[in-house]
Amino acid sequence: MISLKSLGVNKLTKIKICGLKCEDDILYANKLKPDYVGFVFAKSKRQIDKYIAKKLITKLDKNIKTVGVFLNNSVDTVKEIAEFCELDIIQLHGDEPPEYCNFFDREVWKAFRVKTKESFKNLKHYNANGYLLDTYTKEAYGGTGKAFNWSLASKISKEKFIILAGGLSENSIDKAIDIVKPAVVDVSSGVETNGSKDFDKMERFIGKVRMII
Ligand SMILES: O=C(O)c1ccccc1NCC(=O)[C@H](O)[C@H](O)COP(=O)(O)O
Repeated sequence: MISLKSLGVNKLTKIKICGLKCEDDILYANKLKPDYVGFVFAKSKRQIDKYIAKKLITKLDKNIKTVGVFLNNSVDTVKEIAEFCELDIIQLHGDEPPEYCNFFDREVWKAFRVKTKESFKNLKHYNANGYLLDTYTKEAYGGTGKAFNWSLASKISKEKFIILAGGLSENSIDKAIDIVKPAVVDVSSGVETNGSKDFDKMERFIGKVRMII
């Protein structure tokens, strides 16, 4: 089997930087070119309103795909914001039931919060384009900066398009990719300083993912 390391440059693992909120964040993304950026429409310290998101998206490099993060919203609200902002992907990060995924006219990623191997036993019922695995905590649905036991996800990533999230950073990303081999890695807290996106951390994170040798 070919290992990522033997390829020299890792073009296989895509990168999502989540929680962009301001023009600086867009400048950083345009310079560093992650594959995806996320806008959090859920209640969070990273929450953005649709008018600001739309304005930022007009300034974003068109090769970077936009992901809207939603949490237990009505289908109509999600549809309305997705259309208004022309989002590429809808990320459902709450307790949405399986049938919820079928209502949208664009790509859907469904999040599962991982605590034990039972945490994604319902995944097979969801007809989604991608399955985002994030860390379970009592306090919040996402963006916590906490990692889960990655070995729980190593089997499922052979079968499904997996987006690995939760507590990733430049320090842990090699190990996370090695264990899970996800299609996409997703980071928010790990590329922030004092609650704002940090260009240097983003650059080092993206550099590490792309240059795994
Ligand atoms: O980022 C948030 O604040 C957030 C709040 C509520 C629901 C989801 C949220 N983020 C979703 C993401 O896709 C984050 O990138 C993911 O949870 C990883 O975050 P982190 O552990 O901080 O890297």
